Amino acid sequence: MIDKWETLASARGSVEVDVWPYIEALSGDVISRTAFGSNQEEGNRIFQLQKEQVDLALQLLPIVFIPGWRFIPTKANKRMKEVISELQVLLRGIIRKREKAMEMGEARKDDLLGILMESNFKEIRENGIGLSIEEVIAECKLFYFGGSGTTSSLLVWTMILLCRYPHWQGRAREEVLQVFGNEEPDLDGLNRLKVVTMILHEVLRLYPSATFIFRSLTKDTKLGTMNLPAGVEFTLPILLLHHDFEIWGDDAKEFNPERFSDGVFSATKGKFSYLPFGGGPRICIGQNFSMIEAKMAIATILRRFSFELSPSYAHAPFPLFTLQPQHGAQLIVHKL
Ligand code: HEM
Repeated sequence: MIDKWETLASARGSVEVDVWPYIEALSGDVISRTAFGSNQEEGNRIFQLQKEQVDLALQLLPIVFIPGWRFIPTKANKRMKEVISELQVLLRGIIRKREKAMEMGEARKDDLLGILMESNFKEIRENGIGLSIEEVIAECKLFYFGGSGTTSSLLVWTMILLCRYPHWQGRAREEVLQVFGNEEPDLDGLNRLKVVTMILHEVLRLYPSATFIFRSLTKDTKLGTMNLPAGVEFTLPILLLHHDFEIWGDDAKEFNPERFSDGVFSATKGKFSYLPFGGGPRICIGQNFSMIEAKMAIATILRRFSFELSPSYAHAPFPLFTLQPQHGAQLIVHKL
């Protein structure tokens, strides 16, 4: 991504780019390498298929509630079936190959699937129970779905907000240059980025990648003044909670990373009111991973480019599965 932007900007030193497709491809690539890195080619195909599955699901969403519609052989329904079946075949193939390799005593492959299969193998050997192949496949898919659109959403809104607030872009770059100098960003340095962390927290407050989460009650529950019976399903509107004046004060709708200068606990005054990664036992398992990924990407971009909004950018946050810029993110990037 960085090399491509540099090439595009090389003639004049700057160029207008819709950064959104690049950012989407970047986080897809990160997830596919992490999950199936040692099967690079198949991993890339899985990435393409799952992306197509999301696009098809979005096309089908408005009509999906018509009973029986999914059984009608429309073009989209047929393609959806083909995609799902190719995915199953591909994943099952990779898993079988790895199972055989493990039985032959080969060393574990260093990716998510390798870790998952090794721990499952151990569990079955020691306790006689473990995940079935279908469950391993489902875990792989969930990991991909959970991890790709969310981090790209965080990254794109961070770039857009740093354009709108150049003062914060400057502070973030200053910090990155101070921590890394001419060296490539490393894990230790990323963990020392305080301003960048404050900025990411504030971006996730104003533009949470997941705008709501669902819960269903397993027992009768009193919620404030409401008595809710078991079985009720409800939506927790993260977006509304993050914009609430009573919780965040008069500047609730403003971009002010300073509010996170003493951490999340202090910013929320210990209340359960900041939920970009959900909460409780089902809290996002990828939160640390995505924060590291976002810091690495932003630090790398800040070292090479400054950026501003292009006049053709139209601000339109759009909640699909994740909060996306509906008309893209057209920025002017300048080589530093
Ligand atoms: C900015 C990035 C991300 C955001 C904002 C985000 C947000 C969320 C939210 C709100 C949930 C629901 C939690 C709940 O119901 O309480 C969730 C669940 C989940 N996330 Fe993330 N996520 C991000 C990145 C990732 C990444 C990178 C991965 C994988 C590497 C991932 C994997 C998952 C999984 C597997 C679940 C389901 C957990 C469960 O049900 O037990 N997420 N995420």
